[in-house]
Amino acid sequence: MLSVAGLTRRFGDHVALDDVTFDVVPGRMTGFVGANGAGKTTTMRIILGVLAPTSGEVHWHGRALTAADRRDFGYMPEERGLYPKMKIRDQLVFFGRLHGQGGSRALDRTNLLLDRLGLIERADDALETLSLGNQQRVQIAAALIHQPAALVLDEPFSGLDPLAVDSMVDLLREEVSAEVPVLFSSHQLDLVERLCDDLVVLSAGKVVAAGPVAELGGGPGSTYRLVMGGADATPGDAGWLRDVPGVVVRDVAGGTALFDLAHPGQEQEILRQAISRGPVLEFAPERVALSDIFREATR
Ligand SMILES: Nc1ncnc2c1ncn2[C@@H]1O[C@H](COP(=O)(O)OP(=O)(O)OP(=O)(O)O)[C@@H](O)[C@H]1O
Repeated sequence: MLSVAGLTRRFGDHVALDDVTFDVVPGRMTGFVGANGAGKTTTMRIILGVLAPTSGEVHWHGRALTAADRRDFGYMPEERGLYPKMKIRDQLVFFGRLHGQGGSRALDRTNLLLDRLGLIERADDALETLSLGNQQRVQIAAALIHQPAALVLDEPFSGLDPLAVDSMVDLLREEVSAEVPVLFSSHQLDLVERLCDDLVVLSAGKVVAAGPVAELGGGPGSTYRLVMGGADATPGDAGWLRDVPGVVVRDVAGGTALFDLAHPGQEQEILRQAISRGPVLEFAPERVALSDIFREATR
């Protein structure tokens, strides 16, 4: 497991990180979100040893992370760092060899990644001739070339088209299934919601929420939504819910009601009652959108 323990970082008088603590668990994808300037890049730079913390530590498997450990990590920095004039295949093979891979291993892995990322046709083109999105794909390949022990990715999805996002997501999921801890920052909350198992929300240098997305409210909770229709598709009336013991109605408008249940399992009984009163068009637990969690946590 990769753990950030009490990281504080000052730039002069400015406290960019204030006692930041969270875990990136193997086999789980951890999303790192926060407004511009919240401190995500600073945290990632400290994890990768590019920047020193003012205080605090990064732990790897329960002990202090070393430079040797970091060499096995895959990193996608905010300032992308590839060679513009070098052919993309040559450069990926070069990175693989820097990480100690033999020539044929590095070439096989390069070809596999270029194929998976839809770039095999461009393998002999110089990086600078590729579109920015395609350059980003090469950057992802560079982070994955040596089968990293952990992945730390700063805005890996920014600027990617939906197809590229999908192929990247597939690759990252494979890493996660291979028990690699993956931390990625993103402003694309819909994507974070789709991808993440765990979430860390940073606001002005402090962790304001952290843990499994489902527990932070991203999964189904005890709030339900019922939509009833009348005969011939006229709106029904869901007002009867106000009189049901254990039901706390949040809102009713015609046939649509949003309500909380005091007792787990009570939803089946409510559904039976609803059906006995008229056509039920919709009955489902209400998901709390990640954007709401984010707004609430960073208010
Ligand atoms: N080298 C530096 N010198 C001075 N201040 C810095 C430096 N690096 C970062 N900061 C400040 O630290 C704070 C956190 O910045 P950081 O880049 O980590 O935020 P971020 O969450 O990654 O933002 P974004 O989403 O915009 O990339 C900001 O106020 C930033 O101005």
